Amino acid sequence: MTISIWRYSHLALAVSSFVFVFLASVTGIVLAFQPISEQLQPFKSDGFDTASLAETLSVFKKTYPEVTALEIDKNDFVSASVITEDNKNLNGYFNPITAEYLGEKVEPSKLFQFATTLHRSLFLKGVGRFFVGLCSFLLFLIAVSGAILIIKRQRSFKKFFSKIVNDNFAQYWHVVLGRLSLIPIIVITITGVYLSLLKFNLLPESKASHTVDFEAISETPIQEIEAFTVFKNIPLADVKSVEFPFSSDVEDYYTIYLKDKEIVVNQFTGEVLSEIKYPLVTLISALSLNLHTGKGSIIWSLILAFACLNILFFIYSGFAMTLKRQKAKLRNKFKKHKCEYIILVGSENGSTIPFANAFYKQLIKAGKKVYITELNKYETFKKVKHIIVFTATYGEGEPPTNANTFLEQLKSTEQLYPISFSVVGFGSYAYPDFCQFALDVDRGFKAKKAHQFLPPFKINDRSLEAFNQWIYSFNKASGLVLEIPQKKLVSPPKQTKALQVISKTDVVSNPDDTFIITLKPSRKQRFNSGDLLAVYPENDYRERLYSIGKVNGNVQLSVKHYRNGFGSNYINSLQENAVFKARIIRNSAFHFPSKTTRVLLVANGTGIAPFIGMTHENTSKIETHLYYGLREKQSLNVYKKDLDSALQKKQLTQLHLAFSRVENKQYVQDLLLEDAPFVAETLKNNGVVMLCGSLAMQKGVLQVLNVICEKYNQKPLRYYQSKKQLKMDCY
Ligand SMILES: Cc1cc2nc3c(=O)[nH]c(=O)nc-3n(C[C@H](O)[C@H](O)[C@H](O)COP(=O)(O)O)c2cc1C
Repeated sequence: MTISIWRYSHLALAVSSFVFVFLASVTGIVLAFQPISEQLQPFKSDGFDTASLAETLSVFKKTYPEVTALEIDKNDFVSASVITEDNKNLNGYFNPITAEYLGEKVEPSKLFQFATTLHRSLFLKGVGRFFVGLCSFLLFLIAVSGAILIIKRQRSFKKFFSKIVNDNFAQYWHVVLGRLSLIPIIVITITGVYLSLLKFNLLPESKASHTVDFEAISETPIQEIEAFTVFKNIPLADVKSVEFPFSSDVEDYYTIYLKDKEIVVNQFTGEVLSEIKYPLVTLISALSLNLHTGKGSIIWSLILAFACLNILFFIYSGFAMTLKRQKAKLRNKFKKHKCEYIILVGSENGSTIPFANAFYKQLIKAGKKVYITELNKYETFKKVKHIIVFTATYGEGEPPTNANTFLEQLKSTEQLYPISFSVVGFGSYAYPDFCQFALDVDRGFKAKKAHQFLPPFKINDRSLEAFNQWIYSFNKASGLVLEIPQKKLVSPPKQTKALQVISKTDVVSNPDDTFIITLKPSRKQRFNSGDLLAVYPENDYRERLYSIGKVNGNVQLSVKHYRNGFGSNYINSLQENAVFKARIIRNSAFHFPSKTTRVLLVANGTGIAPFIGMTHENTSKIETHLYYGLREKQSLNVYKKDLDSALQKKQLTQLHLAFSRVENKQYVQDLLLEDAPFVAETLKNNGVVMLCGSLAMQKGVLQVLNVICEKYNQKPLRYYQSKKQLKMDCY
């Protein structure tokens, strides 16, 4: 069954029960505090847990001439109805050890009474109860379909609780909180349904009725109540209530209601006259009530409140996700069989669609006839000559749902004219199979002998910069001049915070046109080396990202200055003490590992910035080797002080340098190849390799690492990548 069937079921159930679930959750939150407020009242007496029924009944009998009823509630409060020496009627809570009167019973507040009726029946009596029961069942189905969606998303039951990547607030927390509150929600819904069935008498119920042999009943041997063996053996905590004999006739007896049975006891001899064990249904009913209401347990009540609160969040986040998916619709101006250009989109959560739509609009503007549709809707398009694919990747390098049959369709579908194709992959470095499905699509077209117009292009985390690079290549190859209006693709700067320039090195004195800038966040902010700094040079939607190092609590960037560089020119123009606004983005997939056997840091150029910070953070002195590629010896000058200090403090074990603009030039991948057995051993022993720098360097290094892994460890690099031993942040 495909993920979409489960998703539609999940959504349909949520939509159909939304109002009831909302009301039940709001009132559920209020009601969860009822047991808590009760438990906080001072009516539980010391010694309750160790007292026996014999002790309590004996002290009551000695203290009061008459006791007519005794009850113990879920909070272990003992209430009774007694007549005192001076003939007064006393009703309320008592101390079970001393029989001292503690106070009147407290009625639930008006708020709790109101919430209870609304929760149980929506003030609609039987009809309301029916709907609440039904909605409880629907919520159960929502929870089950949600759990199935999580299993499908995680690709296996075993990975149910594995880490998930946070790339969308609503989606991330929907899954994280869904996993946390799954069990309480299942418990709430099953018990809710059970209690409803009970109310409608749909469960077998047996009323206990005692048969006492009155012929054989005897007043002797008479015993004091504290000597009744049966009462001595019953802990008070097991008792629900006691009915006292009406008179001193021997035919009148004690009836004791326990948690699992009822017994009838001779008031003179203490003999057990009858015993009825409760059937399973009665025990389950009592358990259901406790589990559903949280009565008697502050911790369980808090868990129930948390689950109800989460249900409200699921309503919000679920609808937010649906709205986002709905917004990302594909709309066409031309009929599909009239178009020369076909854009095919593969998307699960809709974020790829604005990119495809923007491209579609530009092609239309350029006077082309274009049709845009989902990958699964691939067919023989009568006029097509150019196919452009924009697709995300899911699971372990798999297609999104709306592209899951595409590769098969591609094999069996022929176009009428020779076609050219280009594939743009949207994915994330956080996953080992980066943009794998896009590569599969590219391979699929190649297998059909179609003309590859542009090589497959991979975009990390919806990077606008990368998308523009691809547009640039497309323009160059096609002769078109498409310009993507960026506003719609990137939201304007949010959550920016002020940073002050502490120091900046001089760009002129560096042969690589590189400078280091150190910034102090104006307010205390939690960040780590490897996080990203988003800079907004024109204070608009255009952002530039820089990998940061944390050095002495400050943000340190290494920036290469380009003459027309939008971001680098702006940063270079900032003078000492200048204050500007930027946003720190957490990038936990690229943090220095806190526990590992050895770390190999591989960088070129400005990619060293986060690594300098990481060597500062490596106070536990994890064995760390830095492989660093630069142009020439002088290029190192700006970093020398920091690196020497790290080496001296043993926070950096060894520095391996490769210079690319000298005689016998070398690249970092050459250094890695020289140290191949060492690199292989590092990965074999669960060490970590981190990469930061240019995409060209990344490509070269990945090739070399793969060769090393295959040769020395007989494993592909992806094996270590899936174990999160390879971390990358390249641009
Ligand atoms: C559960 C899940 C699995 C993913 N698996 C991969 C993957 O294997 N490779 C990859 O490059 N990206 C992966 N991604 C990232 C998405 O492809 C990326 O966020 C993409 O921009 C989403 O596009 P969409 O919103 O159009 O579906 C995954 C995302 C999620 C939520």
